[in-house]
Parts: sequence; structure tokens; C-alpha cells
Amino acid sequence: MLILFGILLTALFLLRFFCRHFNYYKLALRLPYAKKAPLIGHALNLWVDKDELLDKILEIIGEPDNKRSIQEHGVLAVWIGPMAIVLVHDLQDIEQILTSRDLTRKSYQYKFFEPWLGQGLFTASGPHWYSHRKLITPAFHFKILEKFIPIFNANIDIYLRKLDEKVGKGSFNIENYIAYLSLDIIAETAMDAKINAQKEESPYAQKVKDMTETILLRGCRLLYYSDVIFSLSSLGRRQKRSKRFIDNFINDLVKRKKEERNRIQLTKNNKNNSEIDEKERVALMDVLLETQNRSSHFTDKDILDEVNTFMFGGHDTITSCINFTLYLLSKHPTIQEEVLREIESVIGEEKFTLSNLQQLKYLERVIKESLRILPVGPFMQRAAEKDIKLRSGYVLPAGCTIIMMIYALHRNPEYFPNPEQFDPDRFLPENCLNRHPYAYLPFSAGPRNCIGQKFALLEMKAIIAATIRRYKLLPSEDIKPVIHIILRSANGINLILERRKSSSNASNHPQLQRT
Ligand code: HEM
Repeated sequence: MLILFGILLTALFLLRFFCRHFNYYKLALRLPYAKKAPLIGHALNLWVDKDELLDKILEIIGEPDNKRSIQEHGVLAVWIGPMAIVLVHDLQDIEQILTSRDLTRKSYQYKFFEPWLGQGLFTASGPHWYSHRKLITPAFHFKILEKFIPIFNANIDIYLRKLDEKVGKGSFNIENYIAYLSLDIIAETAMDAKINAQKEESPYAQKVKDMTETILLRGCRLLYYSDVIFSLSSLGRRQKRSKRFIDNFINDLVKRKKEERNRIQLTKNNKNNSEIDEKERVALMDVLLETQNRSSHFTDKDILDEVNTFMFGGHDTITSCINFTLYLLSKHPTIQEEVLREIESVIGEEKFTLSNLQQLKYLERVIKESLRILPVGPFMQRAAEKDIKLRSGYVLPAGCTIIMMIYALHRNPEYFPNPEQFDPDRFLPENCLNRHPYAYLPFSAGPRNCIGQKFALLEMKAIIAATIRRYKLLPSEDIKPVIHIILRSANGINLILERRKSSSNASNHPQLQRT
């Protein structure tokens, strides 16, 4: 009797569930789909170690039937139990999604970032995101970015000293050298804080790494998708401790910054207060405080969320892209020498400035090509808020998760012939002329594109140029790309360094003399 009642209750529950989601299933079931076990779909295939996820997804879309379906229709639904995840490959569909006003909401998985980033730009949606995006955009103006170049220079000096110790010592993993350098730079540019991640064990840097790791691990364990189970788990408690530390650290900085700004305000009477002094040292946080002065809707919590967002968005991404580019240069000595020739002719042994970094056009093409082959954001996700009819006639139902396949998009031979070949000349102006603007999307596009891309390009140019100017990079071990939130290498970036003869010694190097 009890069993019969249980079966009836389950059937009623399922019936109610399918009735409520009738439209979703009606439309989702019409999409071309990757065939797999009934009911559970690909749930078991994607239940893999975090290092294998990229391979598994590529394996699914590489299966002959699925590949044909993607080429023919531009979309493929992968079922994970009752959930349809729609992989979108066609560049016109991707353009439609990225430019649609109804598709600015991020997918379910982004909620795992919320304990850290709150309602910062990366995670927010709707009117909150829209108004903040408008308020924060001026923070990335070249006038402000220019003030960051001395910060790049000073931190790069420390990095070069550290790397000097690796010359002549054989293969080593450069990954953490870049990671700590970019953390020092983003902490100083975003918060005006010297965290000295390169010099010593930095508790703040440790907590930031911890936060990223706990988010990654949560995403890999279905059980932890439940907020309750996660918050009771040891991983959830670890995340909470890191979050508390990070928030206290930033809130203290905000408090000190406000006091400092009040002091400065008292002493300058004749200046236009809404403008940032040309000579004044400025961090992204100052721009947020300036914004708060102008808009009473911008709260201290908003500042905390946005600073955390800058720290997240502006550190791992840059680290991964620089690491991949150095790796690719080590594998392509002729291109590496061309990069060196350009640095010698444009900058010589001088310090980096906004102007000379902007003139490194060949290096810019190298970085663009590196981001094509190894896009740091290989998949971009959205949650459909309304039904979306695609060019092919298929309809993505409201409620489904959409994954745009940037990794595959960048390998479309129609736009990038011989796609696995590393060839920076693909980005010569004449070669870009007739390319579809949505064929290459390392920073996304449309209203939710990367707000920090100009900042990123400048920093990456400075770090890569400083490295190549001083060392010849020799390859050591092939990388294994994996998705750990972003694309990175599972086995690190192992290289061999040789000091260049043309580069002057640390003692007479203009940058190194200052530290
Ligand atoms: C190589 C470096 C970088 C790459 C490849 C990159 C890539 C991206 C991509 C693909 C997105 C869109 C994500 C999505 O729609 O899900 C994005 C968004 C974003 N990025 Fe970056 N990024 C980089 C560096 C930076 C830096 C340096 C900052 C800040 C200092 C930054 C801040 C942001 C923010 C705040 C967003 C969210 C924008 C919005 O939704 O309005 N990024 N980035």
C-alpha cells in the first residue's frame, strides 16, 4: 500500500513538473541532440575529473553524428538528466545571442561565483548590471590606464630578478611567477594595495587562490550544487573563511581610502572635485569612490563586489594568456625573434610607456593569435530568459543553458585556414578585413564583453616584452589544456631560460636600477 502511494506521489510530482515545463520540453526535444543513455543523457560522461572536462566536451562534439549535426544545424543539445544544455557553434547564432537584449543573463553555474563577487559586473544581470556597467566603464579609459604603467614596470622588475635565478638551471614551471606578478599588479591597480605576492607568502593572495579553487571544486561536484549541502561541507566552510578574510581586507582598504580622500579634499580648494587630478595616483577603487560621490545608489557593498570582480577578472585570465603565449613563443623561435626585433626597434632598453606599448603591433598580433588557439574563456554561457528563434529555425526554450563554443569557433577553417597552426599574420589588418566580426571572440562581444580588455592587452604586452627582451625561451614540455574555470595548463608551463647577450645586466638596466 505504502509503495503504491509512493509510486503515485512520484508520478504526480513528475506530471506536475512536466506540465509546468511543457514549453521547455516541447521546444528542447525538437533540437538536434547528442544521443546517449535514455533519461540520464550525458550525466555520467560529464561526471569526470576537472582535468578531463575539456577533453570530454570535445569528444562529444567530435563524434561523427554530433559533428555532422553541429555543422548542419549550428546547435546541439546535450541532455544532463532533465536539463538541456545547448551548444551553439554557428557564428551568426553566436552573434544573435551576444547582441540580444533578452540574453544578458549568465547561466546557473555563475551563481557559484556569487559568494565572492556578489552582484559585481561579472555575475549581475538586469537593471543592476546595466547601470553599473555604465558607471564603471570610464574606469578603463586610457587616461586612467596610463597611470598604471609605472606599476607594471616596478612589479616586472621584481619578477625579472626572480626569473634571473632560473637561468641556466634547466626546465622550470613559470606559471606561478606570472600568477604572483599579475596578482601584485591587479592588487595595486585595483585597490592601491601592495600585497607583495611575489616577495613573500601573502595571506590575501592565498585566500584569493583559495576562493577560485573552492568555486572550481564546487562546480565539479553535483551534490554541492545545493546551497545547503555546500554551506555545511568542509569545502563550503573553507570558502566562507576565505571570503570573510577577503571582505575584511577590502573593507579596511576602502575605509582608509575614504579617510585619505577626505584629507586630500580638505587641502585642495580650487580644483574641480569631480575630476581626477592628472598627476594624482589613482586605482580603480578611486574611480568607484568617485562614482559613489556622484551616485547615491552606489553603496559600499557595490564597491566591495566590484573590487572583488576586478581581482577575479583581472588576474587568472591575464596569467593564463601570458603563460600560453610564452609557451607558444618557446615553440616558435622565428616568431620569438621577430617579437624581440620589434621590441629592440620600438623600445630598446627603455621603460615601458603607454605610447611604446601601443606601438608593439607584432606582439599584439602574437597575443591575439595565442588567444585564438588557446582562448582563456573557451566556452561562454548564458541562460535563455525568453524563447529564442535561431537563424536555422530552431528555438532555444526559455530556461535552457546556452554554451557558445568559442574554442571551436576559433578553429573554423573557413575563417582560420589550417587552424592548429600558430600564425600571428592572421591578424594583419589586410587579413582581418573580410573576416566576420564574430569569428574571433576572446573577450566576448556585445553589451557584456570584457570591460578590462584594453587594460589586459597593455599588461600582457609589458610582461611578455620584458620577458622576451631579457631571455631566450626554449621549449621543455608540451602543455595539457584543461578548463579550471578558465583555460589553463594542467601540467604547468615548463620552459628553459637563456639570458640574452644583447640585454644589459641588472646593474645597468634602467628599470632595475630603481628597485
Ligand atoms: C586576457 C585577459 C582577459 C580575457 C581573455 C577576458 C575575457 C573575458 C570574457 C570572455 C568575458 C565575458 C564573459 C562572459 O560573458 O561570460 C569577460 C568579462 C569581464 N571581464 Fe574580462 N578578460 C580578461 C581580462 C580582464 C581584466 C584585466 C579585467 C579587469 C581588470 C576584466 C574584467 C571583466 C569583467 C568585469 C567582465 C564582466 C563584464 C560584464 O559582464 O559587463 N577582464 N572577460
